[in-house]
Amino acid sequence: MEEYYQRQLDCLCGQVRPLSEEAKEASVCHWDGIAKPLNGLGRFERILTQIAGIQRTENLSLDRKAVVVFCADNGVVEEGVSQTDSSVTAIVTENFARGIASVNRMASTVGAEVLPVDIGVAGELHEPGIRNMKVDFGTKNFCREMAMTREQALEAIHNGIALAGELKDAGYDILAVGEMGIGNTTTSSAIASVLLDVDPEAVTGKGAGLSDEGLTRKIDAIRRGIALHHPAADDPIGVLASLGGFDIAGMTGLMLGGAISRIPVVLDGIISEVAGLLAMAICPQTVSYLIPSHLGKEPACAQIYERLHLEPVIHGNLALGEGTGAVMLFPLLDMAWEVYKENSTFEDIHVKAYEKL
Ligand SMILES: O=C(O)c1ccc[n+]([C@@H]2O[C@H](COP(=O)([O-])O)[C@@H](O)[C@H]2O)c1
Ligand SMILES: Cc1cc2nc[nH]c2cc1C
Repeated sequence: MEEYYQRQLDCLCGQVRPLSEEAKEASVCHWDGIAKPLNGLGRFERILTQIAGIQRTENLSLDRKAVVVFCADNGVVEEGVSQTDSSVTAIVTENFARGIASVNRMASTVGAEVLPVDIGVAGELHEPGIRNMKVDFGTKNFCREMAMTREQALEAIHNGIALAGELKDAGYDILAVGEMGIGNTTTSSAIASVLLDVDPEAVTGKGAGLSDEGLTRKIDAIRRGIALHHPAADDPIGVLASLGGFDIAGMTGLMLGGAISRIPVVLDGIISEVAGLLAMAICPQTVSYLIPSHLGKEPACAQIYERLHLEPVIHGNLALGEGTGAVMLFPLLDMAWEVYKENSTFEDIHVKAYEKL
């Protein structure tokens, strides 16, 4: 099965095409004709042009939005790397389906749907409205053994790819990616350390809240995990299987699926950024389908954005996860889109257009 999954992945990645240069050029011309200073909306103009390139039309749409929240547990929590225990993952996952978690509150203000996905929560979930893509009941503790098998890593990636395709077919225009999983800042920092080739201390923070001693324990657990598995940075599936979480794998798949199905995917905090690094290692062209949102509080965030050559537009020191930072970008994009669609042009107001000097 592992070989089959890998072949399928290679084949799907071969389908990823560059963005439409024609649609991007038309979008830039459209921006330049709008009655305002040239590039007046700065990076927001460039993001909308990127979306035009992804959707392959100057007449881009941001009408239907969803945030896909991948939920999973992490065996490494037994090492005392988080202030809470794994039971919280299931509780918050069910709260997404009930519409009462932070991301639900934020998404409701912009009409974005919240789609919780159980890709590896340790317990059985009963609340209707949670998409069941469970690969296993949590990962293993990476300080003792591989977090998951390579086959499981690939299965979780394929689940994310399939979901992106399904959502594109269902008519969504843009996706945000989020996660919930106690311990996932440990798995993310471990993967970041390997893929960025930096010491764990440089990419590890306090996550959802840890004491200084807790942080030392977390860095030590990451060092032990890396020393046990020696994952190679040029083997992204091996890195994911050794140290990862099912949430990271699902997010990686959603990003690859976004590139395959041509739907933009907005990044959130450290966990999604690590998934972005993995997606880039699997299929480099995926990055052009990713939209940066905010620069998070975890120390890995800035380093990963640099590696991805992406620049976040919100600097809010966020550390919440669930896709909240990605959803925060939506109203800003809506405002820029309103100007793009509706504003008068220089021609309409009989004013000579600005020239690019
Ligand atoms: O998105 C981030 O950058 C982020 C930073 C810190 C914490 N989190 C959230 O907090 C949880 C992980 O924190 P921890 O300390 O258990 O690793 C997980 O559910 C994430 O959604 C998320
Ligand atoms: C309540 C709670 C909500 C969360 N959302 C993301 N991580 C979280 C961690 C906790 C503890």
